[in-house]
Amino acid sequence: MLGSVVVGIGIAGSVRMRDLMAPLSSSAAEQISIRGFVSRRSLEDQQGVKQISMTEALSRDDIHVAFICTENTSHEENIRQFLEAGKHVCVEYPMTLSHTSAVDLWNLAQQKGLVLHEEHIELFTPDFKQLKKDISGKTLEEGKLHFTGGPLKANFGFPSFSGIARLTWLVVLFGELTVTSVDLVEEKENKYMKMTAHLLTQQHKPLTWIEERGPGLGRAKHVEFRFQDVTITELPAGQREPVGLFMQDLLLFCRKLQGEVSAAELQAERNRILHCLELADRIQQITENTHA
Ligand SMILES: NC(=O)C1=CN([C@@H]2O[C@H](COP(=O)(O)OP(=O)(O)OC[C@H]3O[C@@H](n4cnc5c(N)ncnc54)[C@H](O)[C@@H]3O)[C@@H](O)[C@H]2O)C=CC1
Ligand SMILES: C=CC1=C(C)/C(=C/c2[nH]c(/C=C3N=C(/C=C4\NC(=O)C(C)=C4C=C)C(C)=C\3CCC(=O)O)c(CCC(=O)O)c2C)NC1=O
Repeated sequence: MLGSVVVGIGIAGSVRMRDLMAPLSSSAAEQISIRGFVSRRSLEDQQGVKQISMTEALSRDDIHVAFICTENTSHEENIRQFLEAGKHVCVEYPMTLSHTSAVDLWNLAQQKGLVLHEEHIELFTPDFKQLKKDISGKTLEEGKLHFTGGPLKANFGFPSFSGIARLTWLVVLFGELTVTSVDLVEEKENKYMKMTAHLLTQQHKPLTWIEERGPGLGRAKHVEFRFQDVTITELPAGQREPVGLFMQDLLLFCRKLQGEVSAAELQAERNRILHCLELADRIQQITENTHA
């Protein structure tokens, strides 16, 4: 049995605790039990789980795994502390807010022989799974992915990082990308922002990625993918699944802990994650250069 701790008790942290308290039966998730949670606030027991200090979480021999569910600006420091202490880490996306820090952390994990896993629930959604099937074998001519949502709280980082889930969709669907230009509109007083990134596939086909957030904007994705023979303007509904998104991610993490994911798969996943973070970094740099 592996002992675990959840760090950061927001939406994601609470869902992690719920899933750890009730793992999918007869699944690999049953091998992890939760021994406590860490928060910078002083909290009552949560879902029957006790708060413990960071020092205790890092030093206890019966804690082998940390779930990092804090705001994005804290991920890097949290991951490093747990890896240094010899614990496996599952971190909610984005792993960090720069490509170089992610490379560093990954090297550290490898050196220590630990699993470093970045959650990507967007890849488990029924609409994504269906979309991937629907477009397989088709030749893209041009595409657009426009995400809208409410304003994020502070400390979620530049939109290309907080929105890494959308970039990950594009990379999984269309392969490695390059950035051609970026436009950012920001109205801080209105809590409004719109980032438009122009990307190119390796076949030089244009993709536009828009992240737009503001009060009153509902969480939604609008797509327009033009292929040689067909144009997709709506996400397919997909088949609802009995296992929740975070639970699916937990199962993947557990398979990694048990050494059931092949080296080739791990390498491909790591390449994808680092490529996305590199693109996010590039998008931020281009914006900072043009708006300086
Ligand atoms: N909510 C979701 O469905 C998903 C969230 N994520 C990721 O999970 C992470 C957390 O996101 P959410 O749980 O949605 O955000 P949240 O805002 O609900 O939670 C963030 C956590 O940080 C804590 N926190 C922030 N600043 C603090 C401070 N100064 N002192 C004490 N505590 C502080 C909050 O209390 C909470 O524990 C992010 O990395 C996000 O990208 C990833 C996929 C899905
Ligand atoms: C209750 C059901 C619920 C669902 C179905 C849900 C889905 C969901 N939330 C996500 C991210 C996220 N979701 C949130 C937050 C929220 N998400 C919300 O639905 C609400 C109400 C908030 C907060 C007020 C955040 C902060 C992320 C990570 C950042 C992001 O990708 O936007 C993602 C991955 C990103 C993507 O697909 O683009 C999914 C699939 N989240 C949920 O909480």
